[in-house]
Amino acid sequence: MAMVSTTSSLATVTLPNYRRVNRYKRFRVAMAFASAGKETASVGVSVTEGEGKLPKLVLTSAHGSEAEIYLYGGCITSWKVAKDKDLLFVRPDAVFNKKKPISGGIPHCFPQFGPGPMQQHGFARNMDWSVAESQSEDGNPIVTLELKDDPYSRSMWDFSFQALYKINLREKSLSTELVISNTDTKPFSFNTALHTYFRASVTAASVRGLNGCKTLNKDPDPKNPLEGKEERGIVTFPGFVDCIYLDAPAEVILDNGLGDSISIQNTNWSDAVLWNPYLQMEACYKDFVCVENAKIGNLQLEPQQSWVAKQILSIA
Ligand SMILES: O=P(O)(O)OC[C@H]1O[C@@H](O)[C@H](O)[C@@H](O)[C@@H]1O
Repeated sequence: MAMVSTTSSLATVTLPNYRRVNRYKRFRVAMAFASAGKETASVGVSVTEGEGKLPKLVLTSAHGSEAEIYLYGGCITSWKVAKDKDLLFVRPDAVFNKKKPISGGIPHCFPQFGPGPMQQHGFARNMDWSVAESQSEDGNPIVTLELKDDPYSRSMWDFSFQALYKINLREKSLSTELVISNTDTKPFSFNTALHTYFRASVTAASVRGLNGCKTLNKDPDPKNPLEGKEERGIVTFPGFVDCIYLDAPAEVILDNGLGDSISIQNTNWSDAVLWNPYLQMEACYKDFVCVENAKIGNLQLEPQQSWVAKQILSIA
């Protein structure tokens, strides 16, 4: 991807010796950096230094696909099925200094999609996730990231929780499974989204599969969305778009206008959101569209309960 280009081989750590299935439970990046080696993995998961010297995981499959993930925000910033062709997009105004969430790729919105009482899109996208597990199956790397409450999250949302985010890179797909668990002694509620930025040509991009969905249009007032129904079989991005689709189907298809048809499948992400900022982001709006899997209504979890949702991005 364009924005994340610096990789220091000195700071590269290879998670050692992948066998068919290799597990490294509770692997911490701090430890990885402490024992930094010089080898770069050809297949698997390696820890490198990304933009702003932030720890970045590089996933490389035996089939030539690649993905990059920043532990800051648990943010997947790059997904390539062919060399030099990134299907995700990072905004040119993205910063990698932890002062702001990374604007692009697949940021988490948790525990609030927003707008709401908390900061926009919650706090999961500006906290450090850790590597809980890393493995490889048939040449396909799989990594699980973990996020837990800390004093920063507690200052906004006073609950004990665990988020596990399993990312699986295959030849033509990138799938994620998010598990949110209530580790507190009292119930909590949340809403959430994967705010995926796809590289696109906005004038040619379109989304299929949303016809008939109930919509909540956040344009013009995000705090008072207008109810409606999607009547179009093919939804385009002719101007500013910020629209929630309730009870969205298990699959929508994005034509990115650059020659790629991307299937966006989900389990349990009940809703979808389309967003393009148009002239609010004049420098880059033509180069991406956001197609987001979301859970817009509040979900309540009792102590010890978990919620699981999967997203599979794939290309023919
Ligand atoms: O700019 P951010 O915080 O990364 O979020 C991206 C956008 O996400 C959209 O969902 C919001 O409606 C926008 O207001 C926001 O700008």
